[in-house]
Parts: sequence; structure tokens; C-alpha cells
Amino acid sequence: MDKTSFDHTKELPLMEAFYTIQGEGAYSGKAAYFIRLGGCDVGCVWCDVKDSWDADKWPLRSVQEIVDEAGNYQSKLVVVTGGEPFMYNLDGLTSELKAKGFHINVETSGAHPFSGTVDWVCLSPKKFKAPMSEWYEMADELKIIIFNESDFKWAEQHAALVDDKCKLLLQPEWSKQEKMTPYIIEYVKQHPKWSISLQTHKYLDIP
Ligand SMILES: C[S@@+](CC[C@H](N)C(=O)[O-])C[C@H]1O[C@@H](n2cnc3c(N)ncnc32)[C@H](O)[C@@H]1O
Ligand SMILES: Nc1nc2[nH]cc(C(=O)O)c2c(=O)[nH]1
Ligand code: SF4
Ligand SMILES: [Mg+2]
Repeated sequence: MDKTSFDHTKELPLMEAFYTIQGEGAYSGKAAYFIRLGGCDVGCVWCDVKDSWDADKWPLRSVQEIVDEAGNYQSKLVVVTGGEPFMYNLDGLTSELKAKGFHINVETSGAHPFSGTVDWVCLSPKKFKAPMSEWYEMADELKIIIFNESDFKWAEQHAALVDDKCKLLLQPEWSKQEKMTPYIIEYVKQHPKWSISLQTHKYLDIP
């Protein structure tokens, strides 16, 4: 059966959902409820959540249940991530979250079309499957993962496509952070339109 042949507005494959501190990007340090949908076809060699890739591994959960559980915590900030959340039509999930008063941030590679209603888009383009063009004008932050030195060029190519208000972030790939962070520091000093984003949750040892 086609993995995506169900009504996405009613149910979605949920890998995990957890209340934590946003570790990355502009909202770093803010308490947030994370909804991690299963399924991704982008195939980043360094992905830190490869377990998410096979959507069939994760149970379909009703959108209503997912949203109800989000309501059990103090923060009204939700981060929808994955896997690649836009493999699915997010109209149902996001409209239910909005109805409950959530501020919705999404983490995406941009490799699939946009759907739903969201408040903040973190676009993290991947060489393995580049973003669709519609994402550039929607991005509130552009978060480029620096795995090797060629990624600085990749970063600039994407910075040229987003609009002026978009925050520009360089984030070291976790396994390469000791090697690449000094290059990122120097790059940001030379090109101050960029900021460093660290995966602070990994340093804090929280989810
Ligand atoms: C796991 S992805 C899920 C959302 C979406 N598939 C994406 O890639 O944007 C969440 C964020 O983690 C970043 N990320 C994944 N693996 C990483 C790693 N090994 N080091 C640093 N950042 C990583 C991604 O670039 C993305 O910004
Ligand atoms: N604390 C925390 N912050 C995050 N920011 C983006 C994450 C993700 O995997 O999408 C993530 C995550 O997995 N944990
Ligand atoms: S797009 Fe995101 S979830 Fe998919 S492989 Fe890349 S980092 Fe992992
Ligand atoms: Mg993560």
C-alpha cells in the first residue's frame, strides 16, 4: 500500500511527541512541544534521526489525539518536525493546532509542497533533495548545516533566494562540529549577515 494513501487531515504517522526546549535557531531556548512525524525521502547521510525515515514504522495517530496531547503542557509553542513533515498535507493538523491557540513553527527541508497554516518556517535545504522554489519566500529562518567547507557556498546560494527578513543561520553538523565550528566562527565574523546556530539540546542532554 502507498504509505501516504490515507487522509492526512485526519491521521498522521507519529514517531514521537515530547515537551522540551527548542535547541536550534531563532527560538532556541524556548519551551516547546515537538511533534515528530515519521517518513522522509530526502536521505541526508548525516541525518540525526534516520529512524524516522520509514513512515511504516510509526503508528497512524488521529490528528485530534495529537493536538489534545499538545494541550497538556504549559507552552503554546509547537514545533512540527520529522522526518519530513511536508510529505503530508498538514491542513488538518495545523488548523486544529491554531484552533487551540498554538504558535506553530515547522522544520522542513522544503523538498515537498507547503500545506497548512504556520507561524514560523525554518527552511533547511539539503543537497540530497533541494527545496521546491515556493519555500524561499516563506522561510523565516534559513538554517544551513555545515558538514564540510563546500557547504558555505551552498549557504550563499540559498541566502540569495530568500527574502531580506529571513534570518540566516549556519549550524555545524553534529559529528563534524569540532572540526567545522572554528570555520563557522570565522565565516560569521567575515560575513556578519549570518549567525551561528548550535544544537544546544545536545549539549544540555535533553530531547
Ligand atoms: C531532523 S530534521 C527534520 C526536519 C526536516 N526533515 C529538515 O531536515 O529540516 C530537523 C533539523 O535538524 C537538522 N539536522 C539533522 N541532522 C543533523 C545533524 N547531524 N547535525 C546538525 N543538524 C542536523 C536538519 O537540518 C533540520 O534543520
Ligand atoms: N530540543 C530539540 N530542538 C530541536 N530543534 C529542531 C529539532 C528537530 O529535530 O527538528 C530538535 C530536537 O530534536 N530537539
Ligand atoms: S531531510 Fe531532515 S529528516 Fe530527512 S534525512 Fe534530511 S535531516 Fe533527516
Ligand atoms: Mg533533532
